Amino acid sequence: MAALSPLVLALGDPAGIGPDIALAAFQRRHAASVPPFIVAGDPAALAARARLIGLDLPLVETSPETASARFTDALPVLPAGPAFTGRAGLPDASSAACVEASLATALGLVTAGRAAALVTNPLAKSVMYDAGFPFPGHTEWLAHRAATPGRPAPHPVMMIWSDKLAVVPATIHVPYAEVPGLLTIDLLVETGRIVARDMARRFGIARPRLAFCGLNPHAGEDGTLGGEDEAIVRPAVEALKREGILATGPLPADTMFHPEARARYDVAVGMYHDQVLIPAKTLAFHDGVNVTLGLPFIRTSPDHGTAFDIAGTGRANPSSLIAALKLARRLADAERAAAPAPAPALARA
Ligand SMILES: NC(=O)C1=CN([C@@H]2O[C@H](COP(=O)(O)OP(=O)(O)OC[C@H]3O[C@@H](n4cnc5c(N)ncnc54)[C@H](O)[C@@H]3O)[C@@H](O)[C@H]2O)C=CC1
Ligand SMILES: NCC(=O)COP(=O)(O)O
Repeated sequence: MAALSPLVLALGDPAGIGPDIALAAFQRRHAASVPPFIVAGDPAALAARARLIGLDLPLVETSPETASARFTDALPVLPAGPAFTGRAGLPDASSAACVEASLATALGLVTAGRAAALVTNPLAKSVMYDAGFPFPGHTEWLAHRAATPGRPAPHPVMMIWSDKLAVVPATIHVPYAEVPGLLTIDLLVETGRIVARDMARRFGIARPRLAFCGLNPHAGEDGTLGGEDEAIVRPAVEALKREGILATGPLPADTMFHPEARARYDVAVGMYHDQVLIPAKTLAFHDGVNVTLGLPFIRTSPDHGTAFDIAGTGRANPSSLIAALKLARRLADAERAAAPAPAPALARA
């Protein structure tokens, strides 16, 4: 039987904690049942970080085809990109080329069917922007790369998922002042459709319950504390309901995250990044996973950032990465199980 395709892990910013958590996740592979993965990145950077944090772990340069078999005894690495010349904990413009090359290599493996799903370690957005990276983050870069010629790029939807809470920000990496102008009925309806579809087909929740946050305090208090909730959020929720999607809202966001409220929905859709990422990261910082919905492949990531303050100290907790690897494996296996079986070969006459 052919070996299971591994997951591919893009190393992320090599000056951040990406190398630390990749190594630590591999170190815990048996104890934490971590699924096999291959790292796309600079093998020398990984080896140097292992020495720095005092981890004596074997690395092996190999291909995805042999990675799953090698994973028991060595961390598989696929060399990608230029050598990292910076230092742990010091954001450095030269990291951007390493990040981009690692991402491109990792994505190439997934789209070629050589890896089962993409997991990305964090990049530092300011480092990438300074180097001219023209996308707000992975989410938008992946949607751009997933576009097929002549067709619009897929609409990517960020979800931060844990078994305590799943949230989706309808607007993502944009200045807060721009949020009201970006919120439209179409944006919310499209976001709701993608969430409902991917929760059903990838997470196995046939009819997910979506709870939409209001934008304003008290969801606008019947229009007296801001007009967007009645003019945009409510019509979007009504439109989704007409399509058979279990949507509610606009709900006052401040009372949506206590335990009884969370029991009433599967996904909270927020109007802006911090409205829903704050409760998600507060409840589950170390086991939260960032999942991109709406793409033709599976992508997960730890929910935290590059943590330059602790890179190379050995203090980085790999739990969120481990959760991201496990969720990617679960989603990839579900997709494989749902795929139609290949037609039986026709017997020759
Ligand atoms: N998926 C991605 O690529 C993401 C990238 N970022 C980027 O990360 C950079 C730093 O962002 P911050 O807001 O400082 O958030 P951060 O998550 O990197 O750090 C926030 C605090 O949490 C701690 N922390 C983070 N991860 C940890 C871990 N695994 N174990 C132990 N402690 C941990 C850090 O030491 C720091 O004190 C920014 O440039 C941002 O753009 C942030 C979030 C996600
Ligand atoms: N705050 C979440 C985050 O920054 C992750 O963004 P992305 O790089 O996954 O698009």
